[in-house]
Amino acid sequence: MSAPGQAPSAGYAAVFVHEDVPTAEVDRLEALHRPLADSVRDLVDATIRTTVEDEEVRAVRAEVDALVARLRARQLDGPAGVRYNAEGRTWSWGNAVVGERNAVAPPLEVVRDPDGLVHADTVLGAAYEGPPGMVHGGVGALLLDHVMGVAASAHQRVTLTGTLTMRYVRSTPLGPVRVEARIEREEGRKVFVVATLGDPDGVTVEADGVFIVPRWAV
Ligand SMILES: CCCCCCCCCCCC(=O)SCCNC(=O)CCNC(=O)[C@H](O)C(C)(C)COP(=O)(O)OP(=O)(O)OC[C@H]1O[C@@H](n2cnc3c(N)ncnc32)[C@H](O)[C@@H]1OP(=O)(O)O
Repeated sequence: MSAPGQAPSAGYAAVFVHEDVPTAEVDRLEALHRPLADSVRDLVDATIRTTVEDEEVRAVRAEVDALVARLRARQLDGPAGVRYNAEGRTWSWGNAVVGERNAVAPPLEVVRDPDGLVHADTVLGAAYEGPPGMVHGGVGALLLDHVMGVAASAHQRVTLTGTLTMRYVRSTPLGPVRVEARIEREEGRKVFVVATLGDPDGVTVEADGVFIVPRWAV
């Protein structure tokens, strides 16, 4: 059990890290690593869709293994975590949805409008397939959870997903998608958020969720 004002477990405490790195250096590193993640994302797509000969598959695997060994020559002991500096710049390079170094994350850029609407557009390819040609239901939930979390975290407060409810109205085809979320109301530490996922023809998933400002963050 953790004391009030503290993170609830070593797991949380370990990943919120203050780092004395100037914002300009964070930006420089981000600009250096983002293209690598883009290339690896491309590799994931090519790995799924390639039809080259068996020998070529084995040869590419050997080259990829060699590249992995080069990157592992120096690395963090655990996940990238969420880091922040004295200027208030935060960075979460491994985040499953927006991590700049995470090739598994769709390249999602979340925008907050002055009227409180939070939205993000992206294109989901072969790596996000569930039913044939369609977005995996869990991937839709992943994107919704994140964008709804950003909406709930208005004014820089910490919120965690408490309950998330999804209604899959129709299948979401792979391709361009848009997520929209906004706060519906608040009750104490509970923030009620409504959201949609959609394709160019309209809404495919409706969601509502309760996001909680955790006791330890008050
Ligand atoms: C900053 C830049 C942007 C940053 C933007 C970053 C966006 C990231 C988005 C990603 C979001 C995630 O994936 S978050 C990761 C997934 N979620 C989690 O891991 C959360 C795990 N659960 C927990 O840590 C905890 O159970 C909490 C924090 C949810 C609640 O704990 P607590 O703080 O002790 O809450 P507690 O006092 O018991 O309850 C407070 C009130 O909330 C209600 N409540 C409690 N739990 C729940 C629940 N699961 N669902 C509904 N309601 C609940 C209670 O009934 C009570 O209502 P009343 O009696 O007051 O009426």
